[in-house]
Amino acid sequence: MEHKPIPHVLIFPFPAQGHINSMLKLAELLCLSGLHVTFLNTEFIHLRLHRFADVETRFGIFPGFRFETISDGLPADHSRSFNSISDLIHSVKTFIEPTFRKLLIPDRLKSEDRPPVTCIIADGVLSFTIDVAEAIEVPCILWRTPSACYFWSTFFISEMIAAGELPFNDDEMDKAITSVPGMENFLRSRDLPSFCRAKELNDPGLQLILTETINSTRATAHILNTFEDLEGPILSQLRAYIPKLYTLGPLHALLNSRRKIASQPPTSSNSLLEIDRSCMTWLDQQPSKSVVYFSFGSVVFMSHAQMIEFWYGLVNSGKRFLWVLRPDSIPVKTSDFQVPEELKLATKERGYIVDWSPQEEVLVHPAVGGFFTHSGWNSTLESMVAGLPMVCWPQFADQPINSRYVSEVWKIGFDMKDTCDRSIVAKLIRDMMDDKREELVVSVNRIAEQASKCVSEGGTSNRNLDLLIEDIKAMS
Ligand SMILES: O=c1ccn([C@@H]2O[C@H](COP(=O)(O)OP(=O)(O)O[C@H]3O[C@H](CO)[C@@H](O)[C@H](O)[C@H]3O)[C@@H](O)[C@H]2O)c(=O)[nH]1
Ligand SMILES: C[C@H]1CC[C@@H]2C(C(=O)O)=CO[C@@H](O)[C@@H]21
Repeated sequence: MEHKPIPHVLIFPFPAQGHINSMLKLAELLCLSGLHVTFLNTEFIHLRLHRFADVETRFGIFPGFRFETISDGLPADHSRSFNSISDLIHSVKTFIEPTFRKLLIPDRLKSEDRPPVTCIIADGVLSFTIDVAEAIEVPCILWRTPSACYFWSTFFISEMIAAGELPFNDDEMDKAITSVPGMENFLRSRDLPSFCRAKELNDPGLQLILTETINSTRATAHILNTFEDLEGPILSQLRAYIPKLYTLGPLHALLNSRRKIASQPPTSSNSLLEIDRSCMTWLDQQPSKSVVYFSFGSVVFMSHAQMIEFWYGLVNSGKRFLWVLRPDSIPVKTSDFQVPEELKLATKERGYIVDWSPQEEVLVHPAVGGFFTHSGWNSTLESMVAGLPMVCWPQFADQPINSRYVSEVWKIGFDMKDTCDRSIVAKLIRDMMDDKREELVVSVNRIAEQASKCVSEGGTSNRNLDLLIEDIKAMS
């Protein structure tokens, strides 16, 4: 009988928290199915994962798993924050791309104890991996980590330019965008991916998403962290451009359901920052559905003035709150900045602040009733799965379009983009927690149920994972 070798998948994420998160989860899902997996990190990301996420224990149980690292070419003291996105983009182009090439060509990472790489799964913004895959004659599957609605909108940047919808002036923020099929009735300039706010068409961020989307259509197949019931209409249009598309979302829920079958605990950390678990003890002492969880993910930052508006808004809403305030949340410090005593006092009474939380666990804690979020895609999916309504303050990349979908399409929250005023913050929190809660909760519970079905046995995301694994085996 012919003995088929075990496939060896190389997973290569863009080096940032929101990307590492879902790619590590996919790595674990492939390991649970018995595949060999090599996870390629930059040295900077790898050190942080080892320090804060105990990935050694988590992946140590899989003999077919291994980490590899490459340098990103940036100085050791560089923050690698999205504050300096152009440095990250530049390092990918000038340093990571040639290093990746040398790593794979000609030996495909072959070693004594493992077969050569038979398939590459790379981040959707690392499309140069398609050329490398072609050179070593293996398939390349790309994973664009944000929502399908975001990905879809990036296919129409050239059309928006041709129609004069891009670039736009500050006084055209509410103008309707008509060049993105399926979104004509609700999309405004301000809802477009943040890169579309560039005043010059040669802006590196705008050019990055434009070229990465065009190049990505050459991949063997695509993965998206979404589910058919949520983004069905967009997905069917997307399939005209990328026919081989596996939807595996919400991936954290799919992993948790497969972990349950494998008798593993339901959550796992992928954090690049130290988690403060004391907030779970604080949550245990709060009444059911009474707490607003307030977090802007791993890259969004604000000014001192904005922080004070949010803080007063939270306090004036009268609600309890758990606030994740990363140490780098406020990059420009005002030297004479003082937190008003009344805020400190109110926070002691009904608030709790941490640097970084175990977010997935926080969101499903019975005390949490709503999420004040930046609309990062992982946070949005985690909120949906937990059945929590949202108030959105989007800033970067896909966040402005995600928040528009949250408020206008899915109707599971409020979008307060481009404002930062304490009275609006307080009002929207009260709307989410009390005054308009009922209608939001009906919609978000329906979506939570659909998500749960999609990842359960027989559900689309669950079946797509099996299909992906079968296809990887067949292609190897
Ligand atoms: O205290 C915290 C805060 C966040 N998280 C986790 O960190 C992740 C954050 O991801 P996401 O919500 O997607 O936000 P970003 O970190 O901002 O992610 C970047 O990457 C995402 C995927 O491409 C994009 O959707 C975002 O816009 C982009 O900023 C989530 O899984 C959270 O559970 C924690 O574990 N603890
Ligand atoms: C690296 C950032 C620029 C674009 C990336 C992205 C995308 O897939 O287009 C989404 O979110 C950001 O984290 C990425």
